[in-house]
Amino acid sequence: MIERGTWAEVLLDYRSLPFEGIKREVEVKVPNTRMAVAIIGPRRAGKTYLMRQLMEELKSEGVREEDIAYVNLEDPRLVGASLKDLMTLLDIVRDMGGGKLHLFLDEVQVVEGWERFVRYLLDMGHRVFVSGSSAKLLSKEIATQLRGRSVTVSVFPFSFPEFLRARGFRVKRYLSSEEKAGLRALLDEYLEWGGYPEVVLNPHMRAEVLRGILELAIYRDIVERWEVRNLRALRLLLKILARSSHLTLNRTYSTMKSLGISVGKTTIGDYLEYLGDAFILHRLPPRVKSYKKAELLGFKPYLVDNGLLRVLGVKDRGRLIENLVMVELLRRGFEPGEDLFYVPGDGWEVDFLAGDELIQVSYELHPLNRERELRALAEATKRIKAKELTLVTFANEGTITLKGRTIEVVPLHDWLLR
Ligand SMILES: Nc1ncnc2c1ncn2[C@@H]1O[C@H](COP(=O)(O)OP(=O)(O)OP(=O)(O)O)[C@@H](O)[C@H]1O
Repeated sequence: MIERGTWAEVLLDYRSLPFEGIKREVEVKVPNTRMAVAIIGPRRAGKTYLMRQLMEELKSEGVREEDIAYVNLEDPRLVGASLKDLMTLLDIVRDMGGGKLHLFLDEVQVVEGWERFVRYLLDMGHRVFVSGSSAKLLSKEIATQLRGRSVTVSVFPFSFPEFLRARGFRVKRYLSSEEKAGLRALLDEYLEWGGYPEVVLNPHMRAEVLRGILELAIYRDIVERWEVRNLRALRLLLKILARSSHLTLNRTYSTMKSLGISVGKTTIGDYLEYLGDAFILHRLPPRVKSYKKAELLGFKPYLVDNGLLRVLGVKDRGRLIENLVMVELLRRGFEPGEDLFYVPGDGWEVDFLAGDELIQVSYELHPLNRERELRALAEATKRIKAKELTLVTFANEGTITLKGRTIEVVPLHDWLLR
């Protein structure tokens, strides 16, 4: 049993902890209906920090401090907390002057039966924010456990604007040549190392930090969680995913076999699911009518952060820029298979159909690939009613008119800052 005094101490300690992080640009719409907000995302992306930022924002909107409470249920002082203890927590928060509450429960999975407590709070008209992740309950499953009583907010590693903020770079409409060079160098860094907050904030040891994050996800979210024994196969699969532009189960199976790792197709399929559940892998399906054709064409694999690609040995800048665009589209709320696809054709392919925008990504536009990239966009418009056609490159800029359609050529930094 957790003593009342302990609860009070914990609550007060967190209350006096100032938020000193980089401001995130994650939109959190708190529903008016009795729904909790579940903050989900890959490990180390900043879920806890986002909770603290939200508390700060509530305070600045005039919500009384007494009406906001945060607890991290993994706090060593709260070891063994039960559902009953959570009811004591509620009592104490009220005792400390709380009325209509905004309760932030971090690492909520630690307490058996926590979802009943959350439902009770919602029924009483309080606002509830939950987050956490463990081998037992992945952050994604926290939302599932609330069965229709939650909306989810996804947290990804820093976006480019957030990364620039962390680096102290102020984006303005007009930049001097020195500022432009600075921005370009930062874009290079972001392209190669990605946006995990700890990586951005510790540039001198980013490779180690990234390896640590990858290992954490592999061990806690996959090996421990699913009792995966064939770690060699899992690691090889990750490498294959990092380096492949398209994959099918059959192709992955053959590649692994040719490299001397023999695992069944079902197992490979399972591993892909696990990597997806841990938010490490995002699979982009083709926009085709039949399921069979989609199977045949396969999916395009992307990882949640470019830094992960880097520690898995990927240096190809074409691959890096495409991965960056994919993650940004996910950040903007597009969902693979729902409103996000790639468009395959006969001898051409468009990288992304995001809503009604066709986006082609090419590291550099030059006489050798220009014709191919533009043709792909032109061919795709024959099949898809797209409102906008965009070509994202590292540095090219302008507009191109092709068969009466305007293609906007946008440099990566501009696109990321939109
Ligand atoms: N907005 C931010 N500003 C500054 N640093 C941040 C920010 N967000 C995250 N970090 C850094 O990244 C680390 C991980 O963040 P946080 O604990 O919020 O992630 P999490 O998604 O809750 O992780 P886990 O899945 O392991 O619980 C923090 O300890 C901090 O160093």
